[in-house]
Amino acid sequence: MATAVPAERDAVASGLPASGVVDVVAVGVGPAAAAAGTARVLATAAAAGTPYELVVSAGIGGGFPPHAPLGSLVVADAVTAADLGAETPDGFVPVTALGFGRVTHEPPAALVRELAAASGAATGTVLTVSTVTGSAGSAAALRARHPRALAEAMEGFGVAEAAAALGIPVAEVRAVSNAVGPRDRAAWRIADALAALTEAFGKFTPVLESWNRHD
Ligand SMILES: O=C(O)c1cccc(C(=O)CC[C@H]2O[C@@H](n3cnc4c(=O)[nH]cnc43)[C@H](O)[C@@H]2O)c1
Repeated sequence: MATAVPAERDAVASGLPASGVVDVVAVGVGPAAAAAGTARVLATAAAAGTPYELVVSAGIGGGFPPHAPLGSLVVADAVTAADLGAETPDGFVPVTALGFGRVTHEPPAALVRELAAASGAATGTVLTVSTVTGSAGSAAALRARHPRALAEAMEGFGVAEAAAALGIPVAEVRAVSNAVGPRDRAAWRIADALAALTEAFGKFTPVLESWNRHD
């Protein structure tokens, strides 16, 4: 499990069995820190001859109203970088349209189904941004470009890029702490979202422990 901050790490770990096979690491806030931190952990394990079979980017996130209400859970069936590209007179263009790299990673479909079935989570696109959306106009523009987007956060695509570099599948799980849109920190429900993460990972345990990438 890769979270951004220790509070998310502790919330996820609280839902998992103490003597389990799942490691939880806080890798940092934002796509670059998340990619670097995840790559360090994965490469160290691989060099030691104990490679990871799966990486899950987990934490709180913003939900797109009304699709992902506060306290709800989202499991990504697509992990998409939303602001990796160029601003043009015709609007935003992703790097893929410029002939570079990738902007989406797809978690294993069977794993997404099992995680959602175990927790009642909604499934859809989770966007990764470097700048937290702060207006209704920006939120609407994101949804127009990504109509299946249910949530946004800041680490998933970075974690996914690190996992892909090591040939390891990735998943992303977000508990909704706030609505994507105008900045309103008084409306945040971080404690509720952290509690939802703990509850979710208690339900995920049998799925994570039994999931075999070759299924
Ligand atoms: O200061 C603000 O208005 C503000 C608004 C939303 C998020 C932040 C953060 O600093 C969050 C960073 C942290 O939490 C995740 N997160 C939670 N909600 C969102 C969101 O709406 N958009 C993007 N990221 C979000 C994120 O993954 C980071 O780890 C500040």
